[in-house]
Amino acid sequence: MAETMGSDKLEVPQPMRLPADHPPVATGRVGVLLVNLGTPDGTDYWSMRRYLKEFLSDRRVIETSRLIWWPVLNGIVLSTRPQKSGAAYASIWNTEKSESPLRTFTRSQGEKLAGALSDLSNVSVDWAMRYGKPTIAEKLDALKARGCDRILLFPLYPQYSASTTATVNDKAFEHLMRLRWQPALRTVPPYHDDPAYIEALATSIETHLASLDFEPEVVLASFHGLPQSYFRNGDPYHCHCMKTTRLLRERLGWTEQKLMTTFQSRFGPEEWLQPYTDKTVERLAKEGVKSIAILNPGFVADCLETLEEIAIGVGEIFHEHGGEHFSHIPCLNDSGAGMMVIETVVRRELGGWV
Ligand SMILES: C=CC1=C(C)c2cc3[nH]c(cc4nc(cc5[nH]c(cc1n2)c(C)c5CCC(=O)O)C(CCC(=O)O)=C4C)c(C)c3C=C
Ligand SMILES: [Fe+2]
Ligand SMILES: [Fe+2]
Repeated sequence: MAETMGSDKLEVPQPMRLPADHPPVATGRVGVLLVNLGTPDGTDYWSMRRYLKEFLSDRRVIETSRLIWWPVLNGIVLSTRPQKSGAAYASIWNTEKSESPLRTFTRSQGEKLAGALSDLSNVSVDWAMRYGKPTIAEKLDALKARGCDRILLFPLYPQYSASTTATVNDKAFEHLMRLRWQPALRTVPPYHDDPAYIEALATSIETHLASLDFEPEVVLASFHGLPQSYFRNGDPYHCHCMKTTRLLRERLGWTEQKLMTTFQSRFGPEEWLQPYTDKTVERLAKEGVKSIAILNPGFVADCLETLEEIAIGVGEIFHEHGGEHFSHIPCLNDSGAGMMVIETVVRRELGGWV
């Protein structure tokens, strides 16, 4: 029995006892949820169609008026793109695990991060995809069921864009709208200029170039593109990309001619951010540049856009126009350097929670 006021004994707090009919309550843990873009379940027409429909119905991705976009999406795009993109995915598919490389790398990043944070005994780590599976909603529920009443949501994009970072955050908060008892949710800010990220990129470039039997005359930092109208309307993505390259150039001590910024993966008829990667590579080859290397600093893991579009497709463009030596520098993926970046950002953003 608790001591009354005025007694000379100290009052000792007793652990809260729930009444027998009270539902079990799991609390006191902190969750970390890594989220990447997403990926189809297979390369067949229907898997591709389902994935592309979810992706390209997102208003953060396609800002065109629905009146115009719906007929285009449900007409031409979803009847032709699933086959075309399915064939592209098939060329890079992880057949051993029956999944895309992006899913393989994201899972591994989640597992390795859990290991790296093992000193924080009240932290649980998981991973999800914005489009396709596993969903953000199911993983938020799973973390909550494990007792996470605080969750750090990590959209895996170093450079912020409404079409990537914001849509991950939107989806998570949309799910929270359905919960009576919400966990506290923190979102990870962009880390395009974080010294740990720049250092990891620089080291990965140096290590990769040292393994080649040629010295590239030009290195391209190729980022995923964005329609120019998104940039004009205030998306900071372009500035973040330019800053990443500038810091990388300064760290490597290279000139603007040696390390250039380009933008890839155009989609649709609009003008996208320029210079375009494919056109730049074609121009360089025609101008007599014989050796180039390309890295993709905006992609936390290798995926369709790096492995198929750049390593295969842009490599072919270079050779077709007279280039001789081409190399794709892998993304940081689940390498030691890549995990160090993720861990550094996560530990910093968990400040005050662990
Ligand atoms: C208007 C369309 C698109 C915008 C805007 C866009 C922005 C954007 N995307 C990434 C990262 C990735 N995109 C990936 C695939 C992909 N992207 C689009 C279109 C837009 N992206 C499409 C239609 C596709 C699907 C594939 C295809 O049919 O070509 C991927 C790869 C996923 C994988 O499983 O491998 C990534 C990663 C960023 C960073 C970005 C804006 C900054
Ligand atoms: Fe994309
Ligand atoms: Fe692409």
